Amino acid sequence: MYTEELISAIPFKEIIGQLPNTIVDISIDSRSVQPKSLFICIKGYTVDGHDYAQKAVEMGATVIVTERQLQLEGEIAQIIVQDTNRALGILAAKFFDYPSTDMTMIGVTGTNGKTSVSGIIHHMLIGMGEKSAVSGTIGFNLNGILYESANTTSDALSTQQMIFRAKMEGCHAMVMEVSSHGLALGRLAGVDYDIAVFTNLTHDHLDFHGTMEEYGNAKGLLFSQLGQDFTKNKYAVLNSDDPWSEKYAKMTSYPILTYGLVNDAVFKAENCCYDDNLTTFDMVTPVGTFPVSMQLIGEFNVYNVLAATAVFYAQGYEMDVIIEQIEDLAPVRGRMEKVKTDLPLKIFIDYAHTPDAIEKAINAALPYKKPENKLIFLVGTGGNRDKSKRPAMAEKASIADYVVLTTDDPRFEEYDSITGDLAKGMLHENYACIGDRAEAVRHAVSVADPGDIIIFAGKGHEDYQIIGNTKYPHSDAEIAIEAGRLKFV
Ligand SMILES: CC(=O)N[C@H]1[C@@H](OP(=O)(O)OP(=O)(O)OC[C@H]2O[C@@H](n3ccc(=O)[nH]c3=O)[C@H](O)[C@@H]2O)O[C@H](CO)[C@@H](O)[C@@H]1O[C@H](C)C(=O)N[C@@H](C)C(=O)N[C@H](CCC(=O)O)C(=O)O
Ligand SMILES: Nc1ncnc2c1ncn2[C@@H]1O[C@H](COP(=O)(O)OP(=O)(O)OP(=O)(O)O)[C@@H](O)[C@H]1O
Repeated sequence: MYTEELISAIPFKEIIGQLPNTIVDISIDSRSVQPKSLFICIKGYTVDGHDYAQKAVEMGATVIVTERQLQLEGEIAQIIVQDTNRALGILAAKFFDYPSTDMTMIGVTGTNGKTSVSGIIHHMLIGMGEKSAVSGTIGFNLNGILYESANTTSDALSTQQMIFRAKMEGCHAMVMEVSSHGLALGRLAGVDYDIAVFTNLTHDHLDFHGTMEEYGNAKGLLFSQLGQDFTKNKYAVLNSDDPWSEKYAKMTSYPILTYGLVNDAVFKAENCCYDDNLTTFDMVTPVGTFPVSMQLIGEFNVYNVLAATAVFYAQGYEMDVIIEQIEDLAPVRGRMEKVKTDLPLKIFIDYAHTPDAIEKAINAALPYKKPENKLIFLVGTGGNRDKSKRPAMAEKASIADYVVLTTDDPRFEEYDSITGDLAKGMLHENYACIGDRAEAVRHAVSVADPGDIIIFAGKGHEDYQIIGNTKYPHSDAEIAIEAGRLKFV
């Protein structure tokens, strides 16, 4: 790309040195700079990208975008800007020629349900014969190939790269999980969303946002970032049972589609029945009431498919086509996913790691628990992350008959510090604190009797446990099945 054309997109204070005619790439990581590229220095939480500018030059960068003049050796042009992070979003969108404007962009935000709702929409699109891409906690899924990503919402450059790749592959739509960190840190700058979806807002990430108010406001940016271009049919899809929806409705001028189970909503579920592998309900919509029978289990999944329904309705799909897809949906990986086993137990793997998700996961299992059986709930929490949610997590876990408190990526924190914080919230005495997660899983199985239900929460789709800086292989399901075979066979 012509360098002058690219940088015409940003205001800059000064250019030092001779700009090359063209650049072939842009980068924010000195370790992966291509020759003849433009390197943007980003101030991070751990290091400052300005300190890696020289390394980027050595790797072949020919232009550096920086907040101050740097003493660099070699032939290099420097563009001085006020805020490199802001410049990054604009340059990345321009470099990839604003790819989000050529696809239907769907952003899903909320404390819980982002992965579930995004995955549901993505799979429904594919079921309808559309090409779709999805990015989020599980990675970037393009044409069935999953690419790992470090974050739920990736940095602004990777985000534009992903959208560009989806566009080049001919995707009709891209669904993105939008985290509050991503919004607050400007990782979504330049993404032109068509539909913004809100699931719910409950306690999480206060180590980063400080207060619920700040956390909620960060999520609201998705709705204000829908913009003001009324030549486009854009929508906000809001959960009418969550009080934050009223605030988000005020943050956009586009039409609102609401969904829910309790308050008035455009899409509402009534007469819900829950089993361990089937959920049925009546979906009340603007064009009639439709019976739905689906494999996704739990009330939270009724919310999730209602949100997805609103997204498809907004795009003009017929209700019978939408419902056919919902009825075909396979359970979302690691979200109240029933483990296939011949053990006399019902075992679920779930990703709940917030107080609200824990309550929802347990409530999803209660309707089919027989009075003579126990519901055993294992829950861990991450080390060196939001500690304030720990007691509230255990408080919700107390709904279960027996609780195993453990760790979920302890990182550099002592096991006892994590389980001790959790234990402060327990409302009954039927629990054990076992920091080693594999041991904790075995313990949960050891206290189970035939007919009991066990939910292993927190790891979901993840197949590792992070201790220190190292990822160790870990599978709750495999350990549980092995322990179950020893106990019951
Ligand atoms: C606090 C936070 O958000 N950190 C993110 C941030 O890392 P950082 O600030 O430490 O970056 P850094 O390592 O200091 O690097 C600064 C700059 O120097 C550059 N650098 C660095 C080293 C080098 O040798 N050369 C070089 O050029 C880096 O490429 C970068 O441009 O930038 C990184 C690259 O974009 C992110 O991967 C990283 O997310 C970390 C892994 C993280 O844990 N983030 C969490 C808090 C997060 O964002 N979570 C949300 C929500 C998840 C949820 O909903 O549950 C998410 O969206 O993932
Ligand atoms: N709509 C919902 N409301 C409340 N809880 C939900 C909802 N959907 C899923 N959950 C619960 O939250 C857990 C996490 O779900 P999911 O991964 O979809 O959320 P997420 O927002 O992507 O979370 P994260 O950002 O941490 O990855 C699930 O395992 C389930 O227990």
